[in-house]
Amino acid sequence: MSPHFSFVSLGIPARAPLRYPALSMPGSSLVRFMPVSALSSAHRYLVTSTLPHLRSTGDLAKKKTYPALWGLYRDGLLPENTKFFGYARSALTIEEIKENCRPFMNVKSEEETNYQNFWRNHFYVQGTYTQLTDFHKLNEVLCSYEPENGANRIFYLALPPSVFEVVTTNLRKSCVSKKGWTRIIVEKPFGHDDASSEKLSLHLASLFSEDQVFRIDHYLGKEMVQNLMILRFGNGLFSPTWNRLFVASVQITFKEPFGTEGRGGYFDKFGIIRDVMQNHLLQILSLVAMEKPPSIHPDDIRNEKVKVLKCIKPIKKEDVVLGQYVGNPNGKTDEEKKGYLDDPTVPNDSITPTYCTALLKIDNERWEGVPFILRCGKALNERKAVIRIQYNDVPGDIFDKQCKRNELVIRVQPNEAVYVKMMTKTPGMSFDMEETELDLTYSNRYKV
Ligand SMILES: NC(=O)C1=CN([C@@H]2O[C@H](COP(=O)(O)OP(=O)(O)OC[C@H]3O[C@@H](n4cnc5c(N)ncnc54)[C@H](OP(=O)(O)O)[C@@H]3O)[C@@H](O)[C@H]2O)C=CC1
Ligand SMILES: O=C1O[C@H](COP(=O)(O)O)[C@@H](O)[C@H](O)[C@H]1O
Repeated sequence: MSPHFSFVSLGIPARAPLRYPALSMPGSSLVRFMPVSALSSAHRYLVTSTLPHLRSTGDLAKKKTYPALWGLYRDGLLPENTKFFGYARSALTIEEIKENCRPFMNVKSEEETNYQNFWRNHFYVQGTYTQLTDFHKLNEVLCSYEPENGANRIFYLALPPSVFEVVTTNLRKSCVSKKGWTRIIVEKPFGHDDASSEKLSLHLASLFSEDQVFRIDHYLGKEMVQNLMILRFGNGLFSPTWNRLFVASVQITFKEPFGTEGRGGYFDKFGIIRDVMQNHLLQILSLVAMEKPPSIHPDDIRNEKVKVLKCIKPIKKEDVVLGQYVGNPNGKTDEEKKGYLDDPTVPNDSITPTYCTALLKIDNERWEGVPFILRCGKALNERKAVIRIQYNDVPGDIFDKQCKRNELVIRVQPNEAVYVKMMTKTPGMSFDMEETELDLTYSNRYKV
């Protein structure tokens, strides 16, 4: 197999970020979730190869993909000779892409030389997503940088789902590696309902074998989400209480302090439920609620997730709150004053939700009766992703109702932490009590 790699990113960072650090306005209407079957595909991680990145101009590309590639390069985790190609419709230079990515790259001053070296391996090709001839052109460019014995190629679709099918068809026809292997990375959402998810899966299966296709949910790569397995199954302390006899409720919250930032073209067709809840929050929920898998093999974990998802009852309309953020008239900046409908990429009459709270019930022996509350929203007051396991009141109270419920809190971001809220005696001569924390804040305990 060729040791050379091309990473093609389709989609590129082009816009300056706007900020909407203000309001959400809960309303209420019917909500439909993607059926569980749409979630049953295995999620696997990709580590590397020729990285053509389809859509090198977008939000994902600048905020996540390029920073992740830089991290891999910096830490020596990419094969030598890896080359990176961006592909999108916009007329861009590598210098512009570099500038657009810079705020998200997290480069330390001592890494500057290495960082400049990283960008020397980048190239950009402009083309449409629909014309096969443009993909032939991309293939020619890739071939011109690859050695005679070929290279492996990874195509990363940082693109709106509306073009996944045409792009993968064109890639299959003109861009597969002749002498190495080819892989395709597909971003969520994988369809917008069961039928479209199935259609996308069948389409991908008609072009590539399953082991060539990588479906990404980037929340599964977050430190504290990965830590859920260890916390639950590596500690005798938590396991015996991880059930309806001890747990009063589970809350999983995602908050973002900015709005769509010009991503309305994508976001408005999907909304917050399909953008964040159906994938990231449900992945977290399944790791919190599933039974212990027989091993840590990805297939075993996937099987347990599917089992618990199948036990979730259909969500009732009255158990959902939806909202769309509006501008804050008292906002300090222009951005704070803008609402969702003020984004020029959003239709003026859009009723797409940017906020959702939903109450889920898991109908199995472990969780019957325990509410799982999922909350997510854009343009809220802060950036935060948190899992909160709230315990029942202490039975047989002898402290005159002073005890607050224990909580195990797993803060996914920012400032990763695991802490237990608990009651303790106030130090000193009195017999007063107060709530305090057993605190494992990662930045205090580890060099992260
Ligand atoms: N943003 C994020 O943080 C995350 C996003 N994702 C997923 O990544 C994918 C891409 O998201 P994101 O980067 O935010 O999206 P963007 O809206 O930023 O779009 C990405 C790029 O696609 C091209 N594009 C935009 N609209 C269209 C259109 N209607 N038809 C064809 N091309 C279009 C544009 O490039 P050009 O015009 O130059 O061709 C644009 O820069 C989505 O599936 C999303 O769910 C996943 C995790 C996180
Ligand atoms: O998938 C998505 O996630 C991001 C939030 O990711 P995070 O790692 O920064 O928490 C969200 O902004 C975007 O709308 C969505 O598509």
